[in-house]
Amino acid sequence: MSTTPSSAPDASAAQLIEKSKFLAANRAVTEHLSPTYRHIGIGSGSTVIHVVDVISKLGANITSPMTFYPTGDQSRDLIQAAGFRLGYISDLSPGHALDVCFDGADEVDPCLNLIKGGGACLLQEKLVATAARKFVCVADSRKISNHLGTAWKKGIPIEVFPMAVPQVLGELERLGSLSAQVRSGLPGKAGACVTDNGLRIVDAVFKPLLTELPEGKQEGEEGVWTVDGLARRLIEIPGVAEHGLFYGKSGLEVESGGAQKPVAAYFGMEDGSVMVQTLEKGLVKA
Ligand SMILES: O=C(CO)[C@H](O)[C@H](O)COP(=O)(O)O
Repeated sequence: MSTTPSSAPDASAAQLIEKSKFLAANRAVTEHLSPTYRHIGIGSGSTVIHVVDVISKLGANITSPMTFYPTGDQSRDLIQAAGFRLGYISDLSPGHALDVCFDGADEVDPCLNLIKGGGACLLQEKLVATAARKFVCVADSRKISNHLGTAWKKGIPIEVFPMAVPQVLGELERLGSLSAQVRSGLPGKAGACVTDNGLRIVDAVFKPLLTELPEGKQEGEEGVWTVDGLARRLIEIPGVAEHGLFYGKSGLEVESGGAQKPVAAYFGMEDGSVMVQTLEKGLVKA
């Protein structure tokens, strides 16, 4: 049986999504990359490919004085392929902040809490985002969500030391995770997904995460958590290196860096428009 009739709409839907990622990247870079900046964080995933592309089109006059800091092997390769100067956050002196970091997300809620780590790069992504004075998120419309866990249903990615995996799985179950599994490697690769840091990823599904606890409820009661409550609890589990909840203060509240939440999230929409979400204005047309 021919696959043409069913695959053709899929192909054009995929093209629309790619175009929307490009439009969001273009807007985010235009609004947040000053030519005076010198230290730029580059995140991971398919949307960031467009970010690098847009920056590259600014030309060497603008980009050659800049140094670009990756969040893993994929973005290191992107930076090198674009001919940009590569830096590592491990080489930054203490207290030295990046000017801006651009990265994607798997899901974004109205408070700009994020789920990240769909591409297994969450530990370095959190390090680079929090090393930046300004973290800017770039995504497509599928990532917009009222509650984390409703659009991205694969679970919260958690980076775990290999020897701790059974204990972590047990603890996640005790915290009310509906399912927690070690992520498999790429199709064709036997065994688990191994991160750029040599660790494993556990994807833990929880009930949709709230931004505020209902009155009289305790964190974790009947498996119901707020983003902040669960994020704090997950990092306390021995053997967890980092988790993919980006939460807490936003870049606007922490001017010198250290914020996990972006100052703005740009979403490419399928109709060709771009929406931008900020804490001050909510989700509005860019
Ligand atoms: O967190 C990430 C990788 O760990 C990515 O930023 C996230 O998965 C979004 O990827 P994409 O832009 O391909 O949708």
